[in-house]
Amino acid sequence: MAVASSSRPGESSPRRESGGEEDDEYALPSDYKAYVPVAKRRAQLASQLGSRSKRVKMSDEVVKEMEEKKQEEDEEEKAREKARRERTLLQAAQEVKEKRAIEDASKTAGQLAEEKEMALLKEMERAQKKLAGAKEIAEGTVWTESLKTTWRPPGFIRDMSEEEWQAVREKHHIIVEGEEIPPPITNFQDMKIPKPILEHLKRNGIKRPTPIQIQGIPTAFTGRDMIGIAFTGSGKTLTFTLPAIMQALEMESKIPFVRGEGPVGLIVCPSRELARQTYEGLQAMCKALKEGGYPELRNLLCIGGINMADQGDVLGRGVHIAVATPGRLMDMLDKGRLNANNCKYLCMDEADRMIDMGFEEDVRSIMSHFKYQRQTLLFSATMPRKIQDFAQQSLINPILVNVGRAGAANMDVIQEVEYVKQEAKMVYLLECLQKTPPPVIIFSDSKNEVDDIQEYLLLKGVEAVAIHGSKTQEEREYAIRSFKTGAKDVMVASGVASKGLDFNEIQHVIVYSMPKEIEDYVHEIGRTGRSGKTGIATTFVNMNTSEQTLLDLKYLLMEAKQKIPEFLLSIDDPRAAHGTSLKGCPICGGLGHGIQDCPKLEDANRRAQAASQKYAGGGY
Ligand SMILES: Nc1ncnc2c1ncn2[C@@H]1O[C@H](COP(=O)(O)OP(=O)(O)OP(=O)(O)O)[C@@H](O)[C@H]1O
Repeated sequence: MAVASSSRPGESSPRRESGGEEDDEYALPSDYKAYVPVAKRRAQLASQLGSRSKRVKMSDEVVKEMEEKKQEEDEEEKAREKARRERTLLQAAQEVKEKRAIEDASKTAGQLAEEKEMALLKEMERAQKKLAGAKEIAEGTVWTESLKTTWRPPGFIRDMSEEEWQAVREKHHIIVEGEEIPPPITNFQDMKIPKPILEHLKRNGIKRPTPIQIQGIPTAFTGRDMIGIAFTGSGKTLTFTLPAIMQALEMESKIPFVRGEGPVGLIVCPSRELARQTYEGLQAMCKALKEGGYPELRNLLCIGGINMADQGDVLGRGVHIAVATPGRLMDMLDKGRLNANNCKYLCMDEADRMIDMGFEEDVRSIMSHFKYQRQTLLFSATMPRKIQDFAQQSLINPILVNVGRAGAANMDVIQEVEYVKQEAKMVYLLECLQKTPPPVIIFSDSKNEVDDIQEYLLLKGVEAVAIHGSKTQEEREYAIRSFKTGAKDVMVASGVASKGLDFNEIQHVIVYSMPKEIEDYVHEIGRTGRSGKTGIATTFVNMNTSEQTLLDLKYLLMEAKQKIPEFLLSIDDPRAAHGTSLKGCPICGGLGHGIQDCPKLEDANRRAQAASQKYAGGGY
């Protein structure tokens, strides 16, 4: 009798003998295959396939079967994992959605609208590239330190505490942003301005600095990048021309400039007239310096429509400061007639207008001519948040000096808004002219209307000149000259042609057609009420004026504490009902609308898109 095997199924018995199997009740079937767990099978297969020397011959069929099985198992596991992940994501998304719904339910429609606006603004900012030269962008040059100058505030001001400085700022309604802000200085003598310039300023009635000058001049003198925002007629020009003179004087005193050298300072303006006016102011100060025994500083006016050969003498002996419009400047730089190799100081007057007018690319192209680090300054009366943010990215550790809200009207202008039917405007204009003695400026945005008004006034015996973009350079210069000297009583102008112009004591500005953009209105009425004097602005509105523009106007009048006519009072702001906070539109600064309704939105988007395409296409 066979001995019962103590071994378990699957274990081979060394004592089993052949032939006795059929009697053994524990005997395994002949086709029995021992169970091998998958992991072990896989390991076996791997070792069989992996080591050639030890490879056991297996039929191709078995290998294939096992591989397929493994693949199947892997795929199943992957599918399970994917489903698990999807479930988790779905759950998380659902939770966020529910949470947001709860939050949104507690938000006002105004808050939701604001959030939407911020998202829109962020989108636009992403498309906008910083204002820097193509070379700097391409080479990734990043300047981190501000430019150093030798100028220091007087010791007694340096010794004052930060709280004392802040008290001075508060007294003059100066708001500053930035790091290590130089102290405000409340008189020109303490700013260490050369005596001949001080005397020249005094002769012109400029005895004490205005708020923008109190903080802006020391900031610029120390070499810091700066954004200067202050209302129209508040003396921004001096704030950026004086530092250019100081830089030039310092350089000239070290090594006198010779042919082909310079400029050390570059001031870019959006219009020829404004450039000429700034140049003339500079010339007068440099003349005073020279007469006072200081070295001669040579300035160059670089604008379209004039013959540069007339300034051959300046070009031939080296230029200290150039005042330019973007187009002519670019041309001169490209042709090598002027270079920015030694240029340390770049200022853009009416910087936001320049960007609005499509000069942004020109400015970048000008910047690419700079060889070394520069000090950059941007000025305007209306610098909307969007441009401030964009500018801040482009400057080095900049200081923002702000007097009043950007885009606010000058408080020295009495604003009168009148409802005048379109067909009655011309006749009423004559009556309106009687409000004050001359000089008076009349603004219209249409060139044809400018011509029509001038013709009508001439017919009625009023001495009027006209200026707009389609006039020749001679006509423009003649108009400005004869108006400035008092030979003509009235100037009819398109807004663009007269931005930033400083005419003597304009009594009355008539806004014949209300511009679509409130910023333009602020600049237009700002031709009066300059350097602390009071002026009047009369604005005609009617059915042709959009409700949104009227709303912007209403808020501007409210802010400037002006009388608001009944028909403006009756216009309701749909946003107020939603509880939207009435901050200025970040694109144009208007108080009566948000980004989505901004008249400049389309333009701003188009420009941002064009810029990003140019970048993407390697245009830089
Ligand atoms: N400290 C001062 N005291 C008195 N008058 C001044 C002072 N500074 C500048 N002015 C005069 O004030 C007038 C306006 O100055 P400026 O043209 O610089 O204004 P602005 O701020 O640039 O205005 P806008 O924004 O319209 O261009 C000029 O005639 C200028 O000579």
